[in-house]
Amino acid sequence: MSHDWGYGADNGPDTWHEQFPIANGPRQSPIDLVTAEARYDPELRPLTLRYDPSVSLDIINNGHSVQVTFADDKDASTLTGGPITGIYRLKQFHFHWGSSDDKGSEHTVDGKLYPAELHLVHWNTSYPNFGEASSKSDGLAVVGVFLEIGAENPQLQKVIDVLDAIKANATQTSFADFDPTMLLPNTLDYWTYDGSLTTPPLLESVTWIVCKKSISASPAQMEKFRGLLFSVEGEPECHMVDNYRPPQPLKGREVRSSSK
Ligand SMILES: NS(=O)(=O)c1ccc(NC(=O)CN2C(=O)C=CC2=O)cc1
Ligand SMILES: [Zn+2]
Repeated sequence: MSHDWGYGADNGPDTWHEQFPIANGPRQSPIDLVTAEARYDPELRPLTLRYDPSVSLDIINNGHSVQVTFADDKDASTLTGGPITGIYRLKQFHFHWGSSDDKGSEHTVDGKLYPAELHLVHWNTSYPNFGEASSKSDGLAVVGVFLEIGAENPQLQKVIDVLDAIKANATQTSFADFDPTMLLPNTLDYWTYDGSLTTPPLLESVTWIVCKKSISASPAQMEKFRGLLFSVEGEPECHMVDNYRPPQPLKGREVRSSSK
């Protein structure tokens, strides 16, 4: 019975290649975003994120992160513009964070780690569904937003307020009428590059769009994320922290910037 991947000493990112050899592939994520080497591309369009709160469904502790899922049977919450062509539909968003404020993000900027990173996961509607899209080189687009320690974030608080109900792995609760637009920074300048899922199956199907501006989270709000558990109810408690993959080799890829 293969033990599930995770972020611990015996099942963490350095072991994932054993079951998922693509872990050492040519377009793995996350990466360190070296700002001086990003090429400003004037042909990059602004991001258009149109989210409909009525299609938010539930919030899940899936043992790796806390994830809000969306109904994606119609073009209700979509990503267009930016580096992508066509319409991508929002499937879910989730977070990665650290055991302390000095780490937690997956992407880094000139080597700087942020306390957390939000991922809004979209799939290309030129394919029939998320599962099909996730195996295509242009199948997914993930918008990444860094969280920085600062003022309490009232929109983030709406997520935090339900975390007590999903403390343990494999728990979920309904999460209706949430507008993820409220979790976006006020300007959407971004870096973009071709990458992968940052957790198994590590599929190389993601157009990454990482926002240059961050959103805030208070120290108390960060502590609430750290109260979540990797472990299931009845098991010894293992706090859900440091659920981030470190930066991977760039392997010749170009990072483009939407602004100078
Ligand atoms: N961290 S990331 O690169 O944004 C990243 C993003 C996504 C996934 N995986 C999935 O979405 C798996 N999944 C399905 O296949 C259907 C629903 C679902 O959650 C893994 C990692
Ligand atoms: Zn993620």
